[in-house]
Amino acid sequence: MSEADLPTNDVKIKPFLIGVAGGTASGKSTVCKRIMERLGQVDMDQKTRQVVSISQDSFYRELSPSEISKAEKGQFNFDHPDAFNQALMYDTLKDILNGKIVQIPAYDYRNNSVSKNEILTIYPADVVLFEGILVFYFPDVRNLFHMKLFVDTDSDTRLARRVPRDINERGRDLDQVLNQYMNFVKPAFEEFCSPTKQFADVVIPRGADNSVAIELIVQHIRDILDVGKRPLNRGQRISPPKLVSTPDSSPSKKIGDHLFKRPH
Ligand SMILES: Nc1ncnc2c1ncn2[C@@H]1O[C@H](COP(=O)(O)OP(=O)(O)O)[C@@H](O)[C@H]1O
Ligand SMILES: Nc1ccn([C@@H]2O[C@H](COP(=O)(O)O)[C@@H](O)[C@H]2O)c(=O)n1
Repeated sequence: MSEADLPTNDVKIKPFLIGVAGGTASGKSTVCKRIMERLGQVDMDQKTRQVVSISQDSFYRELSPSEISKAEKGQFNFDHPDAFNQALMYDTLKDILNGKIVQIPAYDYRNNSVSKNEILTIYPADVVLFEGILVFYFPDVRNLFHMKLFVDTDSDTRLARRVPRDINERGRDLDQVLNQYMNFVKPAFEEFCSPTKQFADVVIPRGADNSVAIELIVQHIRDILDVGKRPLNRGQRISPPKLVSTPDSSPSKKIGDHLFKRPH
């Protein structure tokens, strides 16, 4: 696509904004990737959707010199809500919802800071996924989402994935990963992340392995985008999905136990 084909700031595209929360290494990015792949494909109605995914990690706040030296020793708490620039996160999501083009830095885990060189330009899209450990923690951010997903993967699996990932991709050594996990990641998950599961519309057990849940979610998003056979880009407010219990289901909101019902 050439620059000329891209929407300008004058075109008001109101994306369908989806929050994807879950513990570290639960599979949030992988679930987003699967949703993007499925929604981005030509479907039976010959439609493709523009879908982008943004990481909450791009909104870690700048650290002071003393915090930087703590971070280098694995002694800074990146799992606490105070580690994020909440105002920037909110303003950026508002801009996205208002159809603006925004620029978001990639996060550099090796330097514990946002990247100065790798800046992602996010153009208005039909669907925007925003994933991170605490995307449902801040009420003003949480209230912006049209749909909220929580990726629920057991903590042993998450730790087993996090250790090799942090060593191979984030420049950490084993001691640092385990100390950080025990001192900060695990307690903060229990205090700040896990309780936000209650805000999810859909809980996805086993993350990206749960292809049934992902397919149901993708089909539901397609249904919402197609309501009234109008493109989403006309600024119309879309109702969040409703989940309706089957007669014999438990009160849990896990997707396998419930049927989707389209908003009236
Ligand atoms: N279903 C899965 N099976 C095996 N490995 C997975 C699965 N989902 C994610 N991973 C791996 O686990 C690590 C963390 O996954 P990721 O999707 O980045 O999690 P998060 O975004 O929640 O941190 C990555 O190395 C990824 O390749
Ligand atoms: N400089 C940093 C910043 C963040 N982390 C850890 O990343 C985790 C969140 O990313 P996920 O992909 O795992 O969701 C979070 O648990 C932080 O501990 C870090 O180690 N260093």
